[in-house]
Amino acid sequence: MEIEVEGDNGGGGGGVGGNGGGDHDHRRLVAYLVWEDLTVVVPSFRGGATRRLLHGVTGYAEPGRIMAVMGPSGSGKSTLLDSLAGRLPRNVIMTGSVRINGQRRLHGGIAYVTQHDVLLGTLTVKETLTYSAHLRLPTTMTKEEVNGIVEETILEMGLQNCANGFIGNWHIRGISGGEKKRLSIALEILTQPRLLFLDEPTSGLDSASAYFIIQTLKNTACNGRTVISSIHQPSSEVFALFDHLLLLSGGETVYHGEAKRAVEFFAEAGFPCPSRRNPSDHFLRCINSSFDTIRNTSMGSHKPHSQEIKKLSDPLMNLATADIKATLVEKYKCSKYATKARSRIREISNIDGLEIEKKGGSQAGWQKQLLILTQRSFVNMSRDAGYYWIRILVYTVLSICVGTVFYDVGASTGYTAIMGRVNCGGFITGFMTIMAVGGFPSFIEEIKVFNRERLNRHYGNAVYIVSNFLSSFPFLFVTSFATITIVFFMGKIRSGFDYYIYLCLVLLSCMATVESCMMVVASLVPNYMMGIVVGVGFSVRNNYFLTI
Ligand SMILES: Nc1ncnc2c1ncn2[C@@H]1O[C@H](COP(=O)(O)OP(=O)(O)OP(=O)(O)O)[C@@H](O)[C@H]1O
Repeated sequence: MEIEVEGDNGGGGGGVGGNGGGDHDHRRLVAYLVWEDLTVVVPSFRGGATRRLLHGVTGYAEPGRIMAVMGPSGSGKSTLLDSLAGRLPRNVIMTGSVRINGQRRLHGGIAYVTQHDVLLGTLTVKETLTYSAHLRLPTTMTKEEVNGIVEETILEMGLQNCANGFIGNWHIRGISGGEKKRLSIALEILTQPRLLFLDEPTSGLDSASAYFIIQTLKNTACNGRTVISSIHQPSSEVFALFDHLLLLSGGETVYHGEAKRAVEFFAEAGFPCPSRRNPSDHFLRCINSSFDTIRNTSMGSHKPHSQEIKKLSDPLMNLATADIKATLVEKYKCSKYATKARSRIREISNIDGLEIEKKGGSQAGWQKQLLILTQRSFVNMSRDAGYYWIRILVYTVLSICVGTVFYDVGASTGYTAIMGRVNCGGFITGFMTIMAVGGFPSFIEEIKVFNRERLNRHYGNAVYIVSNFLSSFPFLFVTSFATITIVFFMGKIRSGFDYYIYLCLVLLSCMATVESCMMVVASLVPNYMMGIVVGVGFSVRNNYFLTI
């Protein structure tokens, strides 16, 4: 049975889901996320101590609500989000359980916006969204329908003024940091995931942009989606937009519950928020070990007024922040807020009929994905000066230099002429392989995008590899062809046998260069399939050598 999402709960009550109005479908599956006793450990390495990043964190997130994960830098916010989204790096060990709608395995319908924007700088905002939409939306959707969704998302994220602007890279001046951040979010809300994770979406933004982004995310949540976002020191207006708050310090839960009741918890624990202070500032001051004592920071930054002096004279307020944190952690464990969280987790576990999407992230067929990825990669490479054009120039100049070394090697019958040809062939192959390095900086940028999209399950590895091969092949073929032609022309290598060597070299050079690219993929992406592809590349290359 599916849970139908009806009516707007506006992030208010604890009911099942939000609304489905105003969007592409009126029935939407919801996502209840529960995590219990979550512990993440970095095992000891070379005799070092084992390090705990999360200590038995328990909590929940529900549809129709936006949750803030707050805490000082290094408190484990990103680690928690990674654990919940199933994206932890391999060097850590996680124990405890994470369940979405009661199931342990996370399938589709999940999106993750990372802290750093990873985008192809050569594309415009609209192109980026359009390619991504075609890669993920169902193949049955018409071009007009896809474009409609793209336009709607552009408007939703306030990107209409820069829709046709380039994102920007080392040689293209692009859109601003805030616009990039909004584009990163737009890319993930494009397919309306039921569960959206965001790692510090407002970092580096001005307060108005931060407010706009969180407001948009709140609207997203109000449409029945579950939104969890880590955030650094939100303004009081931004903080007021959050429904739930999870406060972490040193990997431990300091508070988990309704955001507006956090002030009440701190007051009950003996650390009331001074009037006219931003509550989120107060929470972080209490638990951030960078501050020695609350007293030091209060006294250092401004002259305390009479009410604050009264509070600072409280013995608790003179504690070190580590002690304040420990007090808060203990008080939270036996507080009514923790009891309420546990009983809500039990309620969620008893909800019947919750389903999750069985499919992965993308609903497009692999043929369409291959076409779109090849097209996107081709556009990216042809617009990137470093990828195609500078390399073509360097290849041409170097071919002329190499041509002078093998200038007029003579007829193919003499020993010197044959040796000249062998040397020339070996030189060209090595030269082409090493020159593939020229495209690596751009290629690595593309790999970052690939990693982001791979982790968000936009498409599979095999589709990416083939598309990359197809998009780079015309360029490789043309450059190999041009390089070898120049060298052969200058060396006057033109007999019947030479033409055979000529063709073999062109193909071999293409293969060698593509293979170099594959090796970079294999070194960056731990994936057995990549290893197989590289292995095949090697064997093909060796076979060419044997043939020659
Ligand atoms: N894979 C890992 N291996 C070793 N240590 C790690 C790993 N991931 C995170 N850490 C450490 O765990 C701590 C918490 O990191 P995390 O990125 O979760 O903090 P954060 O609260 O998101 O910080 P910030 O707000 O600065 O982004 C940090 O000290 C970090 O160095």
